[in-house]
Amino acid sequence: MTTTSASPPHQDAPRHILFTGGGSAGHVTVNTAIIPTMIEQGWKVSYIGSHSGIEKQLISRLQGVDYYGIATGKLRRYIDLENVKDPFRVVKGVYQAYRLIHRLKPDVLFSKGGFVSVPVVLGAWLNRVPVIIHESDLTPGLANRIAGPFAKKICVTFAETAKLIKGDKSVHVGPIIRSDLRRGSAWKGIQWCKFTPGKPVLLIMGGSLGSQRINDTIRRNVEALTRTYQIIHICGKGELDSKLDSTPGYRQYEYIHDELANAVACSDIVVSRAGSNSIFEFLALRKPMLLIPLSKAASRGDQILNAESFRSAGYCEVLQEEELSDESFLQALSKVYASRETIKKQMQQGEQGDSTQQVIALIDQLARE
Ligand SMILES: CC(=O)N[C@H]1[C@@H](OP(=O)(O)OP(=O)(O)OC[C@H]2O[C@@H](n3ccc(=O)[nH]c3=O)[C@H](O)[C@@H]2O)O[C@H](CO)[C@@H](O)[C@@H]1O
Repeated sequence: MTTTSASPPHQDAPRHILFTGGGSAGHVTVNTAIIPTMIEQGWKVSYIGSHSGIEKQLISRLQGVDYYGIATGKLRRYIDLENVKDPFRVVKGVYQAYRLIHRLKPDVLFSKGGFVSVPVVLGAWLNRVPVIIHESDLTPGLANRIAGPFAKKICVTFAETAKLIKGDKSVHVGPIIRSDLRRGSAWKGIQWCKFTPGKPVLLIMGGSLGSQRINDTIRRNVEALTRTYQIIHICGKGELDSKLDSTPGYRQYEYIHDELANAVACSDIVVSRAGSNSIFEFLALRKPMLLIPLSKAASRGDQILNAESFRSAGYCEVLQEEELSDESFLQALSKVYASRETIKKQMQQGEQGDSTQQVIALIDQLARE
């Protein structure tokens, strides 16, 4: 650590924060929400992620962040030859992170989780750099469960999560949402998609990586759906279907960067996986949702709990993947569309502020200790 509890931070050297998190965008966008404010406040910002993951791509879009790649292993839930090699990659990653952090000497580490974050948290702990973890799902992910004992504080999005964390480390901060998302223009979204003003817009987001199941359902029903809606379909990398390129009222994208704010702004309702960041963003922007959580067969079931919490608050309809058929999908979608005004009222009552400033205050406090 470059500062001690007894002395104020260096007057001349800027304070230095290190971020980590990656593997999917949900483990990066919280960091991208905080980083611009830290830079504005004069902090030096560094980031450790994998050599080629989505975190590298998303962080390289920001000005003023020094990015460092390390070896990473994936925490897979299925049998794969890579599982044999991965423990060695993790050990290598811990060593690389330790050496990097020793050299960089950050005042604090903010970790958003995902498999790349574990070696970085360990490297920080070994260098006695205070660690703050952020958990956006209702139940903590495996990476954050491993990293938890090495953290000073664990910020959580859902109030329910605080009860699942032992000791007094948890801080319920609520969602952290990129400020640009709140500045979207519906008109620009309609123009960008070359849509007809007045016809309802349906946004489909199968998580940041896209969802094969949701893509197939949409594409099988595209003719029926485009009779009622104009569709913005975020389908994931490598999942575009060129046969549908000229379908009127249907636009497909692998991933949307800066235009996402306008795309969400012009949408009337949303079909989505139940990744925590996406659903809190849709809540903040008051977009009624049909959620199709990732099933237990493919995950620890965190999205099912995220979705259930939103359903009980009246923010969405939920369709479990096991129940997903063309008929159940079209029915659930009509239900969301028909009840959109009621859902929006519920969302207004449950409005949660943005916790970026609260998290920055916590970072500031820990960096001074
Ligand atoms: C398969 C998997 O492991 N999914 C997990 C991953 O999901 P995933 O990475 O999909 O995470 P989220 O839905 O939480 O967040 C996605 C983020 O990407 C952004 N975005 C998405 C698409 C796009 O085109 N443009 C864009 O900017 C969204 O605005 C959002 O900020 O992390 C979530 C948060 O820990 C978990 O709940 C999910 O279970």
